[in-house]
Amino acid sequence: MSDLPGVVITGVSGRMGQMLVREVLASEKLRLVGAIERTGHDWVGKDLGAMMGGADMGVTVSDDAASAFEGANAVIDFTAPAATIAFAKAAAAAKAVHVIGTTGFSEDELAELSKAAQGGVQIRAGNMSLGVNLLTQLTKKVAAALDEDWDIEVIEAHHNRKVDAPSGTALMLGEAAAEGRGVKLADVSDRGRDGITGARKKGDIGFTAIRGGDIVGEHDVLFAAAGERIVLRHLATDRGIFARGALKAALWGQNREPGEYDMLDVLGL
Ligand SMILES: NC(=O)C1=CN([C@@H]2O[C@H](COP(=O)(O)OP(=O)(O)OC[C@H]3O[C@@H](n4cnc5c(N)ncnc54)[C@H](OP(=O)(O)O)[C@@H]3O)[C@@H](O)[C@H]2O)C=CC1
Ligand SMILES: O=C(O)C1=N[C@H](C(=O)O)C[C@H](O)C1
Repeated sequence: MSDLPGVVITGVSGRMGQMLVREVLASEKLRLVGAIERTGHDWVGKDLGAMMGGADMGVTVSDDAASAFEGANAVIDFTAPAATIAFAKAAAAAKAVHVIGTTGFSEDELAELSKAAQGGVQIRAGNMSLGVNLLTQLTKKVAAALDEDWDIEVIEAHHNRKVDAPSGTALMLGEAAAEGRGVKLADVSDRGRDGITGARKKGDIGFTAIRGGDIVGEHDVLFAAAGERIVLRHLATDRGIFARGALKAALWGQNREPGEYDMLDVLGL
């Protein structure tokens, strides 16, 4: 039996779930010890390899998170907010590092996650890629250098199956811009313009969400002033970048003190 840290993947049939399985199988530093889907899902009780269209893998898809997390070193979770809150409690109870890629949490749900993190290591980011996390730091710097004559807009585009808006990444970029400006995002955020909106309020940070086709994830931070514009852009073309970031986080989290961490901690940015 290998002594590599063992990983359980939740939402294993999903776009990210399947990408994570492939990355863990390709990894020399982690091994796959469990796979979770919701109760009633077609894949539950079946071999994961067969469900993914290949040979049997010897990992049976389960709907019993608490049992699957027992003895695991990490849980990698890209699912939905309500599911992630339940997984956070189970991961903390099992002392497994909980890597959270799920987006779309309400303020109350984030408070629930914080409570669970008192008992376990939790690493959460709306985007696990190196490129986007670096872009947050560039955004903060540019926002700090420019005054309110520069309007800030975050524009994001994703595939037509995405259920939350603005994206987790757009919110990270908005937070970074607000931090650079020395303001609270909640005080200046402008979302969902429609109809007679009135002129743009100076100092606001605006958000626009595009949904279409199979776009993996595209984000612009636009700084617009009279006579000139700056655009900071990240284009994701392969979900592998998010999965590899999550694996890095699962390893980084081993033997850390309980608490909430993000990808800036993991990447040392
Ligand atoms: N942080 C990052 O870097 C990234 C974050 N994301 C985020 O990850 C999440 C998932 O994205 P994506 O993979 O595209 O979505 P999918 O809809 O393809 O996958 C989500 C999976 O989670 C499953 N699920 C939902 N609820 C439960 C539950 N209670 N128990 C077990 N499984 C559950 C779904 O099952 P079912 O189909 O039955 O509902 C589905 O298999 C989203 O919030 C997305 O924004 C995505 C990419 C990168
Ligand atoms: O749902 C997605 O697909 C993605 N979600 C994350 C987000 O909300 O920002 C990350 C990435 O952009 C893909």
